[in-house]
Amino acid sequence: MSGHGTTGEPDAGAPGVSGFSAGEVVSSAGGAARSAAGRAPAPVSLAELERQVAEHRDGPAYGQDSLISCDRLVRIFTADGVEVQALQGLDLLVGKGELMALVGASGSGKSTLLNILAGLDVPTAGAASVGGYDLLAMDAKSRLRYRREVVGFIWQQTSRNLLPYLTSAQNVVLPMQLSGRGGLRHKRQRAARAAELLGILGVSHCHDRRPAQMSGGEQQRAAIAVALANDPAVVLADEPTGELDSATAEQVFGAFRTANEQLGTTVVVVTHDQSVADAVHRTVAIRDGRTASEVVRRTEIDEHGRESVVAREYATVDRAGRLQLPRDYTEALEIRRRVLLELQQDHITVRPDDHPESRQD
Ligand SMILES: Nc1ncnc2c1ncn2[C@@H]1O[C@H](COP(=O)(O)OP(=O)(O)OP(=O)(O)O)[C@@H](O)[C@H]1O
Repeated sequence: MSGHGTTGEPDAGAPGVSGFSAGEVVSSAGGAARSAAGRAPAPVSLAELERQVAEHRDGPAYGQDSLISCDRLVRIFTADGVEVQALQGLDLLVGKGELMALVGASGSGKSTLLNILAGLDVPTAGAASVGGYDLLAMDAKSRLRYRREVVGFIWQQTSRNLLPYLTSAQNVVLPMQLSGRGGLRHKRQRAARAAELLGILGVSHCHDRRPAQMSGGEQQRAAIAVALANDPAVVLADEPTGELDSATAEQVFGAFRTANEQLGTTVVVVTHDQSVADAVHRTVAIRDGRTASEVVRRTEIDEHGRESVVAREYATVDRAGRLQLPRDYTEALEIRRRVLLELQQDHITVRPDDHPESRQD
């Protein structure tokens, strides 16, 4: 398909695409062929084109204002001579103070992304930064510092988050000791911070208990306190409620919300739990190693002062202009290889290709 960028036609701006109910739309990187019925935009003067180019050149760099920025991230694993592309050019921006979830089918690349953000794995290509740290360029020393002070991580397996022979309070103090914050003379302050964090997360009663003396939910809440010990910019959690019943999961998720609201920590949670996904500000769906769609929730107040949460689903447009059409949409209209695009004043119409050859598979 020839693209808008290659036809010499001016960029018609960025008409909004909203209200998708899920899944995948596809317009190609170079854009799609304009349909005969599509309205070509009015010719633009050379001066206007030059202005647009200058505006683009002088604009802020991608992700400059974001805490987390992933730009065309690729991660290829090789196992037994077979290559698996776990991330296939994933773009993601997360702002400071966000509480967001990553969802997606098994094998879509969620854990791979989280491990990269945690500094546990390195991408094959692309760019990624968290809190100003370039995740592809860190040396061993800054990687260690990054993992101790910039990110906190919570695993699904409760047993993996806490050392079994230490109490909750000792588990929370440990990362502070390891990072050398304040040195030994601040031992009392570290103990006070551990107690404060356990209190904020509702597990003060577990202060002197070891993990074996705590429920799964209590262990996960103590694990969040451990992750928060060094006051990280972001807390990452991979299926943190996966081993818990729904009532306990609710309490654990409440602890993430508390960390976000009271401490201002940015929280990114990978989850299969729909109630968790429904409770965050933004849920990003990953499909085949790329971000595909996202749901944004806002609290709105009507004219009677009543509050309600309004959720809106969007298809994400990546840096190359690609978006994924929801699979149920493409199946419903038997869309296979290509679509007709029509540029309207404030939206783009996507129609099934009515040419007979497009119906052959
Ligand atoms: N270390 C590895 N070596 C080889 N392949 C891997 C490795 N880690 C992940 N993969 C592959 O990369 C793809 C993405 O895996 P990933 O664990 O990120 O998916 P996921 O979305 O987290 O899945 P789940 O929800 O089941 O945890 C899968 O095909 C997986 O088999």
